[in-house]
Amino acid sequence: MIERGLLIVLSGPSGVGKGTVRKALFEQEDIKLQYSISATTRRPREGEVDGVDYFFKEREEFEHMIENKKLLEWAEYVGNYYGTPIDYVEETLASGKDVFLEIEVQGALQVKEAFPEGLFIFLAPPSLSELKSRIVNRGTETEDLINNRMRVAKEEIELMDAYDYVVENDKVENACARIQAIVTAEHCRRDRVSARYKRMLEVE
Ligand SMILES: Nc1ncnc2c1ncn2[C@@H]1O[C@H](COP(=O)(O)OP(=O)(O)OP(=O)(O)O)[C@@H](O)[C@H]1O
Ligand SMILES: Nc1nc2c(ncn2[C@@H]2O[C@H](COP(=O)(O)O)[C@@H](O)[C@H]2O)c(=O)[nH]1
Repeated sequence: MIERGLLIVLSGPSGVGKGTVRKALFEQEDIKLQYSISATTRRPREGEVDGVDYFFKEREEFEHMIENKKLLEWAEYVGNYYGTPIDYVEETLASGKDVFLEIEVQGALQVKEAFPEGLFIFLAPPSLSELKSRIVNRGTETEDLINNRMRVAKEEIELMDAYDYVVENDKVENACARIQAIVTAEHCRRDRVSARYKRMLEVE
């Protein structure tokens, strides 16, 4: 019997560096995680590719996905829908591979309801002023959107205790190392090695 993979949720306020840390993490050879590409009604930013960064949808299409229960979770965030296609997550976990979600806090809390056995990591900024500088310097949002994202960020930070771990993203390489250590420890804690030995003994 194939053991199910681990569902890992990385969440945290906009601009904290989730995408940057995730990309750095996935570049490491010894990390074997499958990234779940989200659906969104947000317009693509310069350089973003449909099916790579997001599945870009019209609002009607997204609402159709909600009605047809095609999403594991979804949220309306600063005027746009974002959601996790459920089939990819279910199929990948069933095949024994770990799935990595990078989502905002309302969605993460929905996933926690559906998958309490998941691993929930909150990425925190060194300070609110550093968070704002990161969003401003990224140069992708208007001033209004930056203010809205900062307002939501404060609400999100208040919910960090709902997570299994809080990781500070001071430097990208530090945050990656911390997340890698957490995932490795979680695999050990879930006794995968001992389960393998138990199966070997059953065959003996
Ligand atoms: N540790 C860090 N130190 C300094 N800058 C960082 C760090 N991590 C990320 N950044 C920068 O902060 C900006 C925001 O990062 P990123 O887009 O990865 O955030 P995010 O949390 O994925 O945002 P969103 O939720 O809006 O998609 C980027 O310009 C990125 O280069
Ligand atoms: N609840 C969900 N949130 C998601 C998902 N995919 C991305 N996100 C989060 O939305 C905000 C804004 O993203 P941006 O790309 O417009 O900057 C950010 O916090 C993302 O992590 C999802 O499937 N579900």
